[in-house]
Amino acid sequence: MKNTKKKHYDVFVIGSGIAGQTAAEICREHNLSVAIADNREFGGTCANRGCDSKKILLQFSHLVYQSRNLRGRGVEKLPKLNWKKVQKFKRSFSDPIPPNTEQKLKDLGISLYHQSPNFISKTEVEVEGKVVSADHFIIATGNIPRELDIEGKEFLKLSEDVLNFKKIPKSITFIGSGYIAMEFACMLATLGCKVTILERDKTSLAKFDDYLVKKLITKMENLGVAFIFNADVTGIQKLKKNLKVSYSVDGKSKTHKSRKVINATGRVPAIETLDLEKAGIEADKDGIVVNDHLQSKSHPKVYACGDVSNKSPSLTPLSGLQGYIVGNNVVKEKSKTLDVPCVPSTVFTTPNLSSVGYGEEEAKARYKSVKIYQGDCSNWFNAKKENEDTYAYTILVNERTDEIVGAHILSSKANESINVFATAIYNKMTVKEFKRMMLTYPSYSMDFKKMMENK
Ligand SMILES: Cc1cc2nc3c(=O)[nH]c(=O)nc-3n(C[C@H](O)[C@H](O)[C@H](O)COP(=O)(O)OP(=O)(O)OC[C@H]3O[C@@H](n4cnc5c(N)ncnc54)[C@H](O)[C@@H]3O)c2cc1C
Ligand SMILES: NC(=O)c1ccc[n+]([C@@H]2O[C@H](COP(=O)([O-])OP(=O)(O)OC[C@H]3O[C@@H](n4cnc5c(N)ncnc54)[C@H](O)[C@@H]3O)[C@@H](O)[C@H]2O)c1
Repeated sequence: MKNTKKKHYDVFVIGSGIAGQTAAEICREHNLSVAIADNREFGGTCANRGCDSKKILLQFSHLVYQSRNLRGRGVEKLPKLNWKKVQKFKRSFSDPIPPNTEQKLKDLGISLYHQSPNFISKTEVEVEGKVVSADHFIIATGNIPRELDIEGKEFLKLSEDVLNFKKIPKSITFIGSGYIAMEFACMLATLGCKVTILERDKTSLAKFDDYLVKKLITKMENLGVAFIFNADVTGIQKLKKNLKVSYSVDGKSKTHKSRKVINATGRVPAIETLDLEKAGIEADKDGIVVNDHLQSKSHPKVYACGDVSNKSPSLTPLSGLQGYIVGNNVVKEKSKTLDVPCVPSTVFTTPNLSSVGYGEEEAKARYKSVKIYQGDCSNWFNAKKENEDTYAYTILVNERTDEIVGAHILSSKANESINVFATAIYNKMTVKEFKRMMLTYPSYSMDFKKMMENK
């Protein structure tokens, strides 16, 4: 490459998702000269090909699911989906994201690059045929799907492909059963697709509450999802109409046929093309190694935020917060520290599995005595009125102080109601204080008081 044109910025941001945009905007607000590069459409994963698009599609399968539950109880006909129109509706949200993001950044006076830069020294990258230097670099490149190194890997599709399906396939296999597989499995099974999940581990969603995950798996099996655990996937072969997945369980070789096979085995930091070693930026399997100021531990002029930093979990709200911290720390070094007491999270399955605070093992390791409120409430009013057969909870309390330290809910409204527990845990509320709060009736949040009753 001929390095004829040279450019210098105060700050060069790599990645235009929520983390990169947030950091770039803060730097620009403080009159720093800022450039941002992205090697794909501007706007990042969540808005273009993640959370938002997924949630739009899920509401349609949820509508079908709810109508089915209430069929014969007032619902006569099930809704008939026009998937082409559903996709068009989804695109009406996602299509404007890249141009609108670019326009917003340009209006702020931020320079845009449409390529992956690569470091050539501690202070320079090469991008679009130019050498660009900067006082600070912000790496905000997010995660990308983990590559599965198996025979026939070229036949694998990704979450992004599921979001863009032109029609619901007759059958599908997910390799992996984390967030992505479990959410899409519920959607597709509800819409008539035969879903099989091949999971390497002995269970799904390993980081979530075991009692609730078991109930969720049973529920999904009732929706028609087949789970195969301890599966070692070895290859994929293309047949006339189907794909044949080869795998083994306990040393026994097996095969399974379906129209599509999705690689949902996790996401890894998007750092491969950046040539980090040329700038002396240290990274591990979780991403760029940063301190609590989200500053690279090996290169203090480099910051990392969002999924690509090694501060998990990889979720949109945390990525936004990290972008905010990095933007402020570039403007004024060490002015902000990442201090996240609890990050709520929902797996948007049927029903939702939501979690905030400590899990049982973590709580037991941290506190001398942990009180566990756990139970099935599928016979309570909220579930019964929806003819929903799955509703359960695990709530963890530090027995010495009566403080709520973890809440895990499996219910159709858990994605919203978990925020009540997030507020309670953030504010270190005790069970007694929680019960003193007035909450709306009837509501899923109101049920939380009853869940924490001594039996
Ligand atoms: C299908 C799916 C569903 C999800 N659902 C949810 C959800 O419901 N709730 C939730 O909280 N989280 C969800 N997530 C996770 C969420 O999308 C991420 O945590 C969030 O987008 C991370 O933001 P970020 O800014 O760190 O990275 P990203 O949004 O991934 O942005 C990184 C940007 O960097 C660019 N980039 C990558 N490599 C390079 C390079 N070499 N050079 C230049 N640019 C580069 C990318 O193109 C991208 O635009 C979901 C993810 C997926 C895949
Ligand atoms: N609702 C949400 O907030 C949401 C939704 C989607 C994604 N996300 C984010 O994106 C990340 C990635 O999601 P994901 O579902 O791809 O990953 P994940 O890490 O949640 O799950 C991956 C699963 O694949 C399994 N696996 C790994 N290798 C395997 C193999 N070779 N064969 C079979 N199984 C294998 C793992 O044991 C695990 O169960 C999540 O961790 C989360 O941070 C969040």
